[in-house]
Amino acid sequence: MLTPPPLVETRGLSFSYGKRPILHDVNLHVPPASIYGFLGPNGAGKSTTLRILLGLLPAPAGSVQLFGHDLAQHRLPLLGRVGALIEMPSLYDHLNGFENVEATRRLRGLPRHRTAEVLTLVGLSADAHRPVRAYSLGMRQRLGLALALLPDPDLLILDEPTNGLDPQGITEMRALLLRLQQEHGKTILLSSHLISEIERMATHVGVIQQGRLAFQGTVRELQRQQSGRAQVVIETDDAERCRNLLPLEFGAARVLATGTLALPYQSPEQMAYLAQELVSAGQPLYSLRCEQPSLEQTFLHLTEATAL
Ligand SMILES: Nc1ncnc2c1ncn2[C@@H]1O[C@H](COP(=O)(O)OP(=O)(O)OP(=O)(O)O)[C@@H](O)[C@H]1O
Repeated sequence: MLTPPPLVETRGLSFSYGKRPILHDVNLHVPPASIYGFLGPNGAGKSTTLRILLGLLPAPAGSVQLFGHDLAQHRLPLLGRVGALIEMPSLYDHLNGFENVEATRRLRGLPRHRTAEVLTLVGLSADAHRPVRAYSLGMRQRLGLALALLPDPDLLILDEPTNGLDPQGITEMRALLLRLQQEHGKTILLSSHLISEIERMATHVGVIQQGRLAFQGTVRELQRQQSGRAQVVIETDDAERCRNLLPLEFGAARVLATGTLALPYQSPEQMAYLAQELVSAGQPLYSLRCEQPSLEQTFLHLTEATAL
């Protein structure tokens, strides 16, 4: 089966602010109809990359393609198919939600029916006639998204859309983005510095660290990448003592707490052997389990490893 061409593709993307290099040879591939989580710690270069994709920064080295066409050559028609939420949306606080959307709709010369449509899409119809100054941060973000959705874009580029939202706001935003992808066929590229905020909706992930892409692939591939880092966790009374009883070929065992010991997982036979050794040495064994690293740990490992 042919793989569909990426909706966003950068090749050898490098960028400097003045003399300070920020991005180094970034090759992004955002597949159509994906939710692509662009992850990285603060200062890694996420916003800079997203700004370049929106043509908001001076031309970088390398190429940027949107929808299979070069951004530098076809800027206006390509950006016409993109909706963006890059900073806090600029809203008129004294107007209500409907009036805010209506103002942008008129300015952009879009059909009248779009205003009600986008308000419904982001779940703000019932609050459309309340002044925006009374909106929660989550509602403001959704109103910002409504503005971005006005021209019915194929691609949404969102910089930290869940940043600062409370758990309810995050849940609502996540549900909305999933709906936009699954029911309306939008491709969504969104950045975050927390994998926990995007892991339940992203289909693909790019991890950037110090301006370099440290990983890119599906969420499953990210999970698989770290399966070699599983560890055996032993709950006992005296972890220090147990550590001294274990043969060294099992790798360096680490004392995590007075009664908790961890060492690299090797095989089921290793687990059986460990149990036997400790019990026959008279140590109580309250639990013995194999733990896969969480996505959070995987993400931290990736960003730490490339920071060296
Ligand atoms: N206008 C600018 N002039 C000079 N340096 C900048 C400018 N904007 C950002 N930088 C620097 O570029 C680097 C990357 O910043 P960027 O905002 O892209 O990171 P980020 O991953 O989005 O992080 P954050 O989540 O903190 O915004 C940082 O070191 C930042 O200080």
